[in-house]
Amino acid sequence: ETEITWWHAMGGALGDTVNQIAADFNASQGEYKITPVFKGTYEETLTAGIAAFRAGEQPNILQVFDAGAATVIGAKGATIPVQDLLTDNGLTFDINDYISGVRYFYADSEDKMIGMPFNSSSPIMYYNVDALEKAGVTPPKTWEEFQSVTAPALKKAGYTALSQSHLPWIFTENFFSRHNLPFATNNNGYDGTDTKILVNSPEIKAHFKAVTEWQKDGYFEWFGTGWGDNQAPFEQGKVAIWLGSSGSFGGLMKKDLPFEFSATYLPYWEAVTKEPTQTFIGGASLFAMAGKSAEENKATAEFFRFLTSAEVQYYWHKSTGYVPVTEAAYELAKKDGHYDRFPAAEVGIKQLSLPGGKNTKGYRMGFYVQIRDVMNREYGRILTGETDVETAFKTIEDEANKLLARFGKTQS
Ligand SMILES: O=P(O)(O)OC[C@H](O)CO
Repeated sequence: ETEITWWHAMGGALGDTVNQIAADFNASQGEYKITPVFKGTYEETLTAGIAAFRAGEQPNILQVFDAGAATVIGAKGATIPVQDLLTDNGLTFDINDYISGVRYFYADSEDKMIGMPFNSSSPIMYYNVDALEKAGVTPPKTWEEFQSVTAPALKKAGYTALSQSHLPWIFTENFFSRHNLPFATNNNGYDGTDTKILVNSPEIKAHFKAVTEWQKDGYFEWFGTGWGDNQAPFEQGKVAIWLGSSGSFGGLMKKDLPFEFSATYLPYWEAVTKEPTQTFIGGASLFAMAGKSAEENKATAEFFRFLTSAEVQYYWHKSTGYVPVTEAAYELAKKDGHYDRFPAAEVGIKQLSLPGGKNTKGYRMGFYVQIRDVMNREYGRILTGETDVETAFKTIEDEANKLLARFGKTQS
């Protein structure tokens, strides 16, 4: 029996599902055994994986989130492209089996898939159905509608209208994709490493200025950088609309909330576009680490085959809310009536399948995890009144471009 390890960042109910999938793989055959190990947050898992690689103690599989993709893809010799791993081990691979929204996010500039899409998500708008009914409003399609109709009505009905769980992911990266705006030079970073971030744009600054107005008007509350800090007030029924991950759907269902909830697409600014586009995929993918024996690589390939089978993908999607990453799994979910039973479960994948544009394929920026840290710091300062939107975005632009230039040097 060949043993392999899988380091991941899936805590709580998500971790239980990961363990179940590993147990099912182990029970399905007698040649390979996989052991999943929870390593903490996405950031902690990536840091642990890089440190382990340097020490020659890397796991066979490392889960890396969207923000870390460029760093790990750019770390030469650290990973085996998943496409090579599968074909070298006699397994078929066709990039067109994957839904279009996930196809290229973890691919290199030649469209070769490097990371195996696993838990792909999208930020969506969850809402308290009872609260909206009480306020006499429907879920807002645009931010204009939110600020002029939805939020005042919800406030009058006794609610804080809005919270969200990840300012860099939801109000930054996906702000750019939802409005088809360029996020970085070099085709969002895919076509070169001398990339500059385009975050200091009038559209996003107008958005953050509006957010600070909503905060003043009591329409929006920011409970800190922590994911759960912003989700909890929604679960408690204090906040009526929460922007979070489609991957939180399964967890919310299991919580048996004291109100009915549903979900729909992220709003957009009509002043910016009349044709809103798809969002970027979020979540993470699995990288096969280099430096392992041929037997272990074979085991990793076999596990990837198992994991991306329509049945396992559907089980994962159904239990968690992460989107099915293959067309076959999506079809299976439809055929099984999953979306007739839970229409909100389809929002993530539908939003990823909306018409795309030149800027919606993804973004590729090295040291982006550190760039997010800069954003989180500056956004926190905006929302606590320590700085203003103009100054904060200039600072983010300057610091991000320094990080990008430093990463560029590691690539030449
Ligand atoms: O909460 P997740 O797993 O959907 O991930 C959200 C973001 O993409 C993380 O960078």
